[in-house]
Amino acid sequence: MKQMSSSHMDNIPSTPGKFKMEKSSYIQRCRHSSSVAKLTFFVFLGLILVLFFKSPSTSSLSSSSSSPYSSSSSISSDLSRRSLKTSSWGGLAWEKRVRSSARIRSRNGFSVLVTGAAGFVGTHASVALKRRGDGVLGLDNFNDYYDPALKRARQSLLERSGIYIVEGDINDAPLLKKLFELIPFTHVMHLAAQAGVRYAMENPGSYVHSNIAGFVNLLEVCKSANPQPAIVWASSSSVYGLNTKVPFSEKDRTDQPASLYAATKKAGEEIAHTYNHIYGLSLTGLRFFTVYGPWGRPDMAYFFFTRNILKGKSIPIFEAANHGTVARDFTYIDDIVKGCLGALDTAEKSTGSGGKKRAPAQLRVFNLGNTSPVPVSDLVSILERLLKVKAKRLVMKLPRNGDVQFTHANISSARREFGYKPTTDLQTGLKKFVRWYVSYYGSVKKSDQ
Ligand SMILES: O=C(O)[C@H]1O[C@H](OP(=O)(O)OP(=O)(O)OC[C@H]2O[C@@H](n3ccc(=O)[nH]c3=O)[C@H](O)[C@@H]2O)[C@H](O)[C@@H](O)[C@H]1O
Repeated sequence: MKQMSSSHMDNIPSTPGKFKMEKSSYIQRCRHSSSVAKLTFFVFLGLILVLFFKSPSTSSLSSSSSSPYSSSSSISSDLSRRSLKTSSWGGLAWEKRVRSSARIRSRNGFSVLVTGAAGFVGTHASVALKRRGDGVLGLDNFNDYYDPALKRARQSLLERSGIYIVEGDINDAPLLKKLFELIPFTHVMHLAAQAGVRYAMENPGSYVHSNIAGFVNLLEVCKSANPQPAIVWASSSSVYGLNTKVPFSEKDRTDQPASLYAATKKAGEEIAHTYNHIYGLSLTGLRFFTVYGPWGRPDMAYFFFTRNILKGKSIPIFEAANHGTVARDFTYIDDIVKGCLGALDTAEKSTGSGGKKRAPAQLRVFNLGNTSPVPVSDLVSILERLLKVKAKRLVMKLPRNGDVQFTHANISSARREFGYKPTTDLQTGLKKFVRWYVSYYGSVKKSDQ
């Protein structure tokens, strides 16, 4: 059997995308030009220190979550890694783009700041708002949690609709303040978040950074803005955690999260309460139920199942104890967008000014689901029919890493408040997704992302 030499092992990238310098050539270079190497080293070290000790706001400009395939389990290491990244903003040309994108083009239109605009829901919601004449400005840090090329493609899509995405992080207070100085946003559609239930065990820090610290930073800026905007933001069905009463109603308990992701979304709901209570911010949390569709997230099961089925690779299908069914209330993106817009349209104004509450303000939370859970094995059968390829099913025990067995939304509250009524079943929605997938990634052989 062929043995792997240690030098070969040394050449394996330590982190995806980052290559170690080959040892022997490194030693040689050190011997032959030690002074140059020392100088370079100290300049490099200095640069790192300067970046590291910059104010937190500027140092976290373009923070990102790492890829789900890299592992970084400590919060501090994750944040210091983020702090090495920078992005630039400002200048007259930049301000002009910001103003133009946020310009309202219809009577009684809103001016909306959409955070996470290059994300799945963010892209769809931005287009829908722009289409009806609202002014839309995007904000996104383009992190590499999943393929940033997909985010860039979504960005191009938005650019064609006249929507500019500012590159920056919700933790960047000076940037947010600058945006509010330039535009008196009537609304914020806050969709930037670290998503994914299972990845929370790999990179807990990214959840705290985006879903808690980032959210608080955004609310701090919103509470001081004049006028204060109304905020609609993405919570999650995962807040129901180990709750067994179905369908899930907003009145049910949400104090047993099964993942850190869920815990940070639940924390977000409590934080929303605080900012509503103290500062009079109008806040509406939307509990999304497993959203899917064209331009979706590659880390989600329906997406990578499609990729793996086309490639002839096996797919892990989870089942609960005693062959129990695992099911999700899969909700099509267009239905979710209608819910987002309905929530925005019925959001009352914030009541504070000068950072002070002047009167009680609106505080809401709604389920946005499809109301018909489908077993994951049925989702796979639908994909098999649409792709005309038999899946290699690998049935596995539901891992204890944050997954829950079942989700099912009661949507009567959203229906009553803004007429939310999902109309797309899983078969129809997946058909649209598969059509997009094939057109985006090309033929089966080319779908090598
Ligand atoms: O509603 C939410 O709030 C969340 O929805 C989504 O989480 P989930 O419902 O867990 O979606 P997703 O990973 O697509 O797994 C779907 C199904 O496939 C099963 N699943 C998953 C992986 C796998 O390898 N095998 C498998 O059977 C798995 O057990 C599950 O039953 C968002 O990702 C999350 O960001 C959040 O928004």
